[in-house]
Amino acid sequence: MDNGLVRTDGTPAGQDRAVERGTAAEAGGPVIRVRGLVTRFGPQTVHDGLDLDVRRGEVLGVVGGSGTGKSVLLKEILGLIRPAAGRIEMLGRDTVDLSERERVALQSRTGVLFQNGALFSSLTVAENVMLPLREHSDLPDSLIAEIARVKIAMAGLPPDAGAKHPSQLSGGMIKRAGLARALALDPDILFLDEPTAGLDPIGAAAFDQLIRGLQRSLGLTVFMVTHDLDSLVSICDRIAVLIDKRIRVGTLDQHLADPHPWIHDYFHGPRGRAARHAED
Ligand SMILES: Nc1ncnc2c1ncn2[C@@H]1O[C@H](COP(=O)(O)OP(=O)(O)OP(=O)(O)O)[C@@H](O)[C@H]1O
Repeated sequence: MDNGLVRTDGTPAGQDRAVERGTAAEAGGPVIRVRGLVTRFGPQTVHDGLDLDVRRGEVLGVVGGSGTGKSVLLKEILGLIRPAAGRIEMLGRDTVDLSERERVALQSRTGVLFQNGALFSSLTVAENVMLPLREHSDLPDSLIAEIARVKIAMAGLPPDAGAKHPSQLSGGMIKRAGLARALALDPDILFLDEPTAGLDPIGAAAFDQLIRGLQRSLGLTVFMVTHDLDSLVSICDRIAVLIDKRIRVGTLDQHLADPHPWIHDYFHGPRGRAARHAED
């Protein structure tokens, strides 16, 4: 991560990394840039001319009705699904037309927490966290094990969780183990798909604060698909609403003033009101 040092020419040392690893656009522009995205499955059009910029260092919440294409958008940005048309750039690279080698390189700069944690059930938590380090680095095993221990602690798990299998963990601990794995490679961008789904309200609030704390201390950009209004209100800098096959992005206040019927009902409905008042 950026060590915060300032070089003799006055530029922050972290800028070296951005220029080394990407283009000039990467240094200052959005970390994710989507333009004219069209997604089709057979006769169904899911996205139709969708544009989105994700800014460096923000927590962006992505919401929308069921089936509006939030998870598909996440997978398209990661290069796992190919759109019918449009451009997607992540960290200055076009993710639609990457070679396999480039895709693996870009993958190493992103961490993903899928809805169910997506851990390998036959491996321990520590082995799950070590997996991406083994795939993407040639560090010695002793160092990989040490890094895994640090990531497990960063995700708020006790040290003995590393030796456990996913089946021995609660739902909240599985999320944290998935988060530890997503952080394994010191990603620039963290993708979260419904991170608080299935957690009780106290567990969900604790997970939200963990994400916010990590995002601030590590300088992460967070792209979070969620249905959780509490998460939107408490940790998101901006909210992207998938509506009418496109995206409207803005702050909570901007969405509160949006007269679109779905957006109005979503943010002004009883759950939206309760989440806002809980934050006051
Ligand atoms: N591989 C696929 N093949 C065919 N249709 C798909 C595929 N993946 C997604 N879809 C369809 O695309 C639409 C968007 O799916 P997606 O999972 O992105 O929705 P979502 O907004 O994440 O919904 P939810 O909030 O219910 O999880 C849905 O109608 C879904 O059935």
